[in-house]
Amino acid sequence: MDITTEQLSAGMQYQLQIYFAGTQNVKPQLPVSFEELEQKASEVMKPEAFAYIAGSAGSEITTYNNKEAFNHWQIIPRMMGDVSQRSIVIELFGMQLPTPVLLAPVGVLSIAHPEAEVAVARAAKNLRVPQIVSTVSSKTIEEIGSVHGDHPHWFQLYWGRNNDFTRSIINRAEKAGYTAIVVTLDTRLFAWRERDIKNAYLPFLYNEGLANYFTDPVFLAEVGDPARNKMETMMHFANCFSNPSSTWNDLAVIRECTKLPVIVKGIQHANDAKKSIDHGADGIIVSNHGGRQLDGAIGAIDTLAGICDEVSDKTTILFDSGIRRGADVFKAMALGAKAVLVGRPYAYGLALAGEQGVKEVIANLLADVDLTMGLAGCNSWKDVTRDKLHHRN
Ligand SMILES: Cc1cc2nc3c(=O)[nH]c(=O)nc-3n(C[C@H](O)[C@H](O)[C@H](O)COP(=O)(O)O)c2cc1C
Ligand SMILES: CCCCC(=O)C(=O)O
Repeated sequence: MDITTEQLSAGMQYQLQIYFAGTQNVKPQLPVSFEELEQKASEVMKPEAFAYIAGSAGSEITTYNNKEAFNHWQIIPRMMGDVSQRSIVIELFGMQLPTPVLLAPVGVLSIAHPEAEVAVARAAKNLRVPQIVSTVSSKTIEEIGSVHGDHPHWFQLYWGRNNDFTRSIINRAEKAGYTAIVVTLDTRLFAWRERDIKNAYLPFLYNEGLANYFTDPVFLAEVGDPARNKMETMMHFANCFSNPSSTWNDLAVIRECTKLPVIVKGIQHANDAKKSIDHGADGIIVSNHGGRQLDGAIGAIDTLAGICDEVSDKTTILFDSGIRRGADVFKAMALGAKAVLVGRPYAYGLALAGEQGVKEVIANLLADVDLTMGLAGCNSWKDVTRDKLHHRN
């Protein structure tokens, strides 16, 4: 009997296409492993741009902890269930999505590729994966939004002291079709990042990541011509970008400006998860910003179980920081996440091969997710439960 492609799982079909191409001497364009991908990106990118993306806070132990903590959780596979009809579909805020992966907000992407977030948007739309667009994107929220059209795309807000700017930018995101607002809480201060300090490199000072500010009526009304006085422009940017004096009650400002779901990013403690809910957030992203903010912090996945235990019946929980492979996605979902975000891997794909590079990196991850689910003996995320994991003390 011939095996039809319908009988093969998505992950296996994808993998077989790669092996068949190998018989014609066609090899995948990009390295498959994250470690080699990162190495290859370091060879083609400007050193200071690569350092900005790869780098983390201080000694970079938090990024190490993120990776290491995944090994605290080990998958216990089950045999001989029928896993031929698997599905990695999820439901998120009333939306059906074909996969549990979203593209994390990564700012200043023009330092990786001239097409920046627009190339990412094309890849995301093609793969039907939502993109979360940063306030400090290199292309405007309108340009990126117009690539997506009806395809889901969310806006990530850097929330500063200037409430008029906050209202203006949320309003622009709504008009450009974004369907959720992610408010990042862990970047109210900009971390001590040793690689960038050594290189004396901050992309914003080269106007990277300022597209949304330089096209915003509130920002422009205050600054006038941004080229006129660079120092003054940067002070206004800092004012709009962050506010270290804000407290939970201030979340009301954002809650009042939009009817879209508000999701707070950067939660690491169950009590903060509860506070987010009490102050009107519709969801949380358990994240330590990929280790880029607080040096010496706990590996992000190690905080997920406790947070899910406390609030998973009250809110929607997403996870990021260190997701590199299918097994990482499986573990986060088994611990209680409803979806995961991926950051650096797609930024490297972009740096190496633009839109095609992002597509390849994410398609590889999704095939790996599908195969991991099947190999663990699961058919859907309903089967991916905590008892499929062993915690190695
Ligand atoms: C170069 C770079 C820029 C980032 N910019 C933003 C940003 O603008 N807003 C934000 O909320 N998070 C930002 N992040 C953090 C990501 O959204 C995400 O939390 C992190 O990258 C996840 O970890 P991972 O890179 O290990 O996948 C950035 C991360 C990187 C690597
Ligand atoms: C000032 C930080 C903006 C981009 C960002 O979030 C990051 O580099 O991690």
